Amino acid sequence: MEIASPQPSTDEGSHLALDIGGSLIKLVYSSNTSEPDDKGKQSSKECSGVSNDSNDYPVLGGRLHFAKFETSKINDCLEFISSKQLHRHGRWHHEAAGHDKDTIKATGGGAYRFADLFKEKLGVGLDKVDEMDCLVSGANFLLNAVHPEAFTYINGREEYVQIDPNDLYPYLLVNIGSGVSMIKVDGVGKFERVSGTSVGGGTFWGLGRLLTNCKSFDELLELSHNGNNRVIDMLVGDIYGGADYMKIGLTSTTIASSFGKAISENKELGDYRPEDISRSLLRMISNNIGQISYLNALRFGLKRIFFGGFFIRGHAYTMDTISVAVHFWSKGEAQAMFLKHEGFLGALGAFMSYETHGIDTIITPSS
Ligand SMILES: Nc1ncnc2c1ncn2[C@@H]1O[C@H](COP(=O)(O)OP(=O)(O)O)[C@@H](O)[C@H]1O
Ligand SMILES: CC(C)(COP(=O)(O)O)[C@@H](O)C(=O)NCCC(=O)O
Repeated sequence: MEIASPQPSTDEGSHLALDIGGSLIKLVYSSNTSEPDDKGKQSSKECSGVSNDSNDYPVLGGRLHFAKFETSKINDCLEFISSKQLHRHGRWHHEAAGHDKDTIKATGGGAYRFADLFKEKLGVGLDKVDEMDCLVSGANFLLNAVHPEAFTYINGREEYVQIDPNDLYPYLLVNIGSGVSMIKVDGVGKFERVSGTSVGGGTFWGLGRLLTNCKSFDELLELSHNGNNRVIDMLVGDIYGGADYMKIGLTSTTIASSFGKAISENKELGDYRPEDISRSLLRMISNNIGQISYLNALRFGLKRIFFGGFFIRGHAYTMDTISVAVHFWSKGEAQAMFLKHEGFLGALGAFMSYETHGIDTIITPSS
């Protein structure tokens, strides 16, 4: 399948949608060139300082591009949009409906927070689209139209899953952004946000930054590769003299208390390796999200849990921890799945909101 760009009734060839979150700004834009956007890739990197932040997809008659910037560097994002004139090509002509014609579809809290800035710097308004609506329509679109998109992560291996659109609903969508939203999805446009937690991606990056002095999110993730959480976490074996506590199903290596060892030792923060701190933190947050997600899946009898949001970052240890947590708590009944376009659900949903004809019109079998 190819992703066919929704065809807006605009007289220009491309358009832009934004998801401005607590941590990152995500952009999805189409162009009517068939060439990969190397220029865009480079300028996006230069502007945001975020590596690997742009890729693109062939669409019918052009390409769909993805890029992201840190929200704190919104001026770089504005510069990027301006340099590529995306705000001009992105205008959605609403004259017939009586709307302001110079608007860009935007979702996320930043669509409210930065509306005046966009008007001032680019002369465009932000046409606000609800964040939960966008997450769900983005996820539904990807799960229905794109293959390969969803995959499991088991024993260090990604395995792509072919989803039968007739057997997709209901499912639980867990979006791990700065905070976490858990949404029960029953169909196209049919959903309920059933839970959430403030312990999310912002918590990992925020606490991690304070505890390790890391300068970037990727550096913090990188550190976790070489860390050993057992140096800081209190394990069941630490409490039970090396033994399991099998009567309640806990092996000696199960974490009994995240960061628990830090209370019992006469050590200062500087005595711990940043690698171990990062690993412990990542494990604590991923485990917690995996557990709450499972409990919500159980609440509604949902077997499939799709995890999105840029916290995941395609990171092996994060996906492994979440998968193991879901497997452990559900006793193998529920399954964690991840999405290739993990962080772009909201932006894709906003992009699709230009289209009024629904999901079917943008799915085009590849020739
Ligand atoms: N380059 C980055 N800078 C900051 N956070 C990042 C970066 N890459 C991944 N993240 C993680 O992704 C989270 C934001 O995910 P995202 O889905 O974009 O949410 P939001 O919409 O709240 O910005 C951050 O809190 C952090 O954990
Ligand atoms: C408020 C939010 C929807 C904003 O989305 P985000 O920018 O984090 O992607 C999200 O942070 C969230 O769901 N927080 C959890 C709040 C709670 O349920 O306790």
